[in-house]
Amino acid sequence: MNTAQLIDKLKSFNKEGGDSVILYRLPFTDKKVLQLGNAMSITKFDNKVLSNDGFIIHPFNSSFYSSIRVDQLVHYTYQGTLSGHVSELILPIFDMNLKDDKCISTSFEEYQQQFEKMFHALSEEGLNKIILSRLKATDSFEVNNVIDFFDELCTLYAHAFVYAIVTPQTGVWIGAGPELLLGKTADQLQTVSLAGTLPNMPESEWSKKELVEQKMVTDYMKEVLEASGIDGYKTKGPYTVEAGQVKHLRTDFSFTADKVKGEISDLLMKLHPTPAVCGLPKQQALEVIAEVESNRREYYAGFLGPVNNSDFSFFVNIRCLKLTQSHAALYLGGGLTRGSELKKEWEETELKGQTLLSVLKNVANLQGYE
Ligand SMILES: C=C(O[C@H]1C=CC=C(C(=O)O)[C@@H]1O)C(=O)O
Repeated sequence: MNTAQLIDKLKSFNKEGGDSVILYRLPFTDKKVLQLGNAMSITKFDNKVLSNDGFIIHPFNSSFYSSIRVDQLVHYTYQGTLSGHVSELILPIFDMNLKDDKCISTSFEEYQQQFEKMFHALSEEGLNKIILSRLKATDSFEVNNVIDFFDELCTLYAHAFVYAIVTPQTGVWIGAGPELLLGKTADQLQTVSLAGTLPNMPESEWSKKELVEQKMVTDYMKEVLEASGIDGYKTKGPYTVEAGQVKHLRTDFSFTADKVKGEISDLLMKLHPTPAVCGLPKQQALEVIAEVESNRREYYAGFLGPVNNSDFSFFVNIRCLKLTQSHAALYLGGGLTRGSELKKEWEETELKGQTLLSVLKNVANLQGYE
């Protein structure tokens, strides 16, 4: 499809009241995708969802928010940036669907109280790991900056799944996430365990704390794979991956689709939410998070990604922000274990925030974001 044909399609999409725009770029490629379609709530997340072309946006906790599928009326791949004319046709859809939620930053004192409650559950109630997240809200920025923001994230973070999306149900979300939840190419499936964070500097070296945290997540992934009948999966790692201003420990798992006993959608639902965003044991961590955190997470720590020709790439939605009429709200989380210290955890989330904040300041020229 050339630009003139795309513009014709966009005009009829707008005329017919099309409601959703998806921009994304998979890790380690310079191919970007613009997808337009209409968003619908998914009532049952089964294998059918994984066989129709579209884009999935799944919340952290589906008891509170719906899983959304955007169908694929327009699918355009490109490199570089979109033409001014194309941008003019898609930006009003972002504008129209900006939510007016008020987003309030989590203060250090609030974070401390939440940390202490979670720490109590770790030391007294048999929890082994839990993710505490907080909100950091800046002033909002002009929707006109969304495409520049997306392009800049693509340039800076080759390792990440970079996206900017809008649907009437979710509002506007932008992110650059380093964590693959589940990917399928032909008959090959891949997942990863990602855990342990340090500043991305040569002098910061992995200690026992991060190695134990990584092993906990890796053991959980193995349990889930084995419970789905998958044997003979290949593993690689743990190895270090850079993710902007931080680095993580990562282990890869790969296996063929025929090894999965039952539906692949069931495997996906068992993996989500991984201990990288929820905790261990999973159900207990989910309950403590719902009780302790003051933000509802929404689509943060959920997963999202494209489905094409029965292949898919779903990434955990971290290092992301929700853009509202009044704020850009960054969601910042970190894993707590019994060895965690309050100040270090807070600082870790500050560093994770730099992925988006540095771009926010450059592209949207935002100052003073406390
Ligand atoms: C939950 C987040 O990061 C997760 C992914 C990698 C390492 C993490 C950690 O070391 O705490 C987190 O589990 C986030 O960035 O909001």
